[in-house]
Formats: sequence, C-alpha cells, structure tokens
Amino acid sequence: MTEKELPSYLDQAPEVKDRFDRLKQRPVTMEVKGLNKQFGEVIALKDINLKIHKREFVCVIGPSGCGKSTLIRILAGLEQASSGQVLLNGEAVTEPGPERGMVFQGYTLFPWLTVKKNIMFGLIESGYDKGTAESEAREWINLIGLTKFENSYPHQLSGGMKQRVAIARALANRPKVLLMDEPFGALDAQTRAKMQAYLLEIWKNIDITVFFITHDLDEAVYLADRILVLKANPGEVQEIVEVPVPQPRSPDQFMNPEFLATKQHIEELIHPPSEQEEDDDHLNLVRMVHVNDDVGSVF
Ligand SMILES: Nc1ncnc2c1ncn2[C@@H]1O[C@H](COP(=O)(O)OP(=O)(O)OP(=O)(O)O)[C@@H](O)[C@H]1O
Repeated sequence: MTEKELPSYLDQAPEVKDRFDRLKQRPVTMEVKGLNKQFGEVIALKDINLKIHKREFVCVIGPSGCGKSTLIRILAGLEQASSGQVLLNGEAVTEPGPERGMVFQGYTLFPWLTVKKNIMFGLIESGYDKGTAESEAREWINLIGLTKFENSYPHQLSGGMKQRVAIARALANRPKVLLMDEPFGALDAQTRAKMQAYLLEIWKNIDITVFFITHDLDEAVYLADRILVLKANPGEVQEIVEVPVPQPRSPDQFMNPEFLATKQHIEELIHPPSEQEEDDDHLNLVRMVHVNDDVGSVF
C-alpha cells in the first residue's frame, strides 16, 4: 500500500498544498516499509507504510487495539516486527538507540533520583563525563523552567512538571526523533493544554521529528502536520490526513473551519456513520422499551 492522498472532502487550498509539497521534499527521517506484526492469531499491524520527514510532527490516532503502541514500540526498537522494516536516516532499526527519545504516559522518571539526576542519567549512560552531564542537565532544567526544582524528587512535582522533566530527559541526548505514547493522557485538561503549547514551543526551537500517539482528536489536529489514522482488526492504515490548519498553531484555531472539518473527518473515519446508525438504532430500541413500559407503575 502506498501513502494515501488527502481525500476530496477538503480541497486543499494552494497554500496548504504548497506546505505539504515542501514538507515532502525534506529528507526522510524515519521510514516504515511494509511493516507487519502478529501476536499469535492477532494481526496487530498489517502492511504499514509511512515516510516521516525531517522536523515533521506526526500524530497517530485510532480505536483501542489498532496497534498504536505496538507501532511506536517497534519504532523505538523495543519490539521486533514480524516482517517489514523501520529505517532511521536510511539505517535499519533493530534496538533502542540514543537517536530516539521516548516519553510515555506513566511518569517514567526514576523516583529515587532528583530532577537533575534523572536528566543526567541518560547523558552519563551515553558516555558524558559527570561535569558535562551536570551542566547539560542544568541547561535543560532552565529551558523547562524548573530551576528551583532541580534537587526535588519526582513525588514532589505535579503531573505536568513530571512530564516536562520526562521530555527534557528524552531531549537531553539530542535525539533526532521524539517518540511519545499518550504523554499527556494522565493530565487534567488545563495542564494538558499547557503541555501541548509547551511541546509546540520546543518543537519550533529545536531540530526534532515527533511521532505522537493520542486518543484525543483535538490534540491530534492541534499538534500534527499529518495524522496517521489506524483501524483495528487488523491494524491497518486507514488514511494519512494532511492537517490544513495553518502553522504555527495556536489555541484560537480550535474553532477554525479547517480545524473542525478535519476533526469531523477523522471522527467519521474512526466511527463510520453506519456504526453510529447502529448505535442510534440501539438507543431507539431502548427508548421504545421505555415508551412501552407501564408508566403508571413506574411513577
Ligand atoms: N505482547 C502482546 N501479546 C499478545 N497480543 C498483544 C501484545 N501486545 C499487543 N497485543 C495485541 O495487539 C493488538 C494491538 O495492541 P496495541 O496495544 O498496540 O493497540 P493500541 O492501539 O495501542 O491500543 P490502546 O489504544 O488500547 O492502547 C491488540 O489486539 C492487542 O491485544
């Protein structure tokens, strides 16, 4: 299967088309080629093909069980594909490596290490001496605005602060790609919105390609250049949506017609109208049962 084009539901405005033409001319940072993954009888991923370009922000969305986590784990090198390939700057990915930073939903900081030592950890693992690791860590702590907390332990931080440290820790090794599996899923709405803005700010300022899994449509449309929509059983690419909302993004775009149309389109992909009708039928049936109840006996 090749990458699908934007469907005709949204005729791309010339400036949007230009933006994506330019994006596709950038070098390919990660390429997924004919990727399949089976767990026994379960086809978790089937023939996934995708080129992720330098400095691109790709979001992945799809129903539960469509293989999102399996896909990101394969990109991270934590899981092997049954067949097919993942290439990072043309080289096959077979194991985790410092070019790929990872941030997951649970707070994956070491609880027994301070903020500074959590960030230094990966740097020392990669061969930095202690002094350099410490000064690098301080720069990152400064960037995430947690200077006052450098000697605090994770349990002393709020959820948003912990995820800021997790992002700084992932970025400290200067990876080419940031792999994020529902990183803000556990945060309340307000903190989540702040973290999205914060991530976009970082992305604007450093040379990083982002692959981001989410269940949240608003989050996907707000953050992504393109959205990989997967479907389940088997986990397949349903469509790769080119988000027409202009860059750079800001929260006041949430009500833009392009924003709403993109969201609606993805909503229909994930919950096709036929499925919704079935749900409606079911509801009507429930309602009919109530209508036919002996109302007198209820009240
Ligand atoms: N280690 C495993 N062993 C057996 N089956 C697995 C394993 N990991 C995943 N699966 C199956 O593969 C399919 C894809 O799972 P995966 O967790 O990647 O989906 P997901 O889209 O991330 O789901 P969710 O949104 O619920 O987190 C599911 O049917 C799941 O049960």
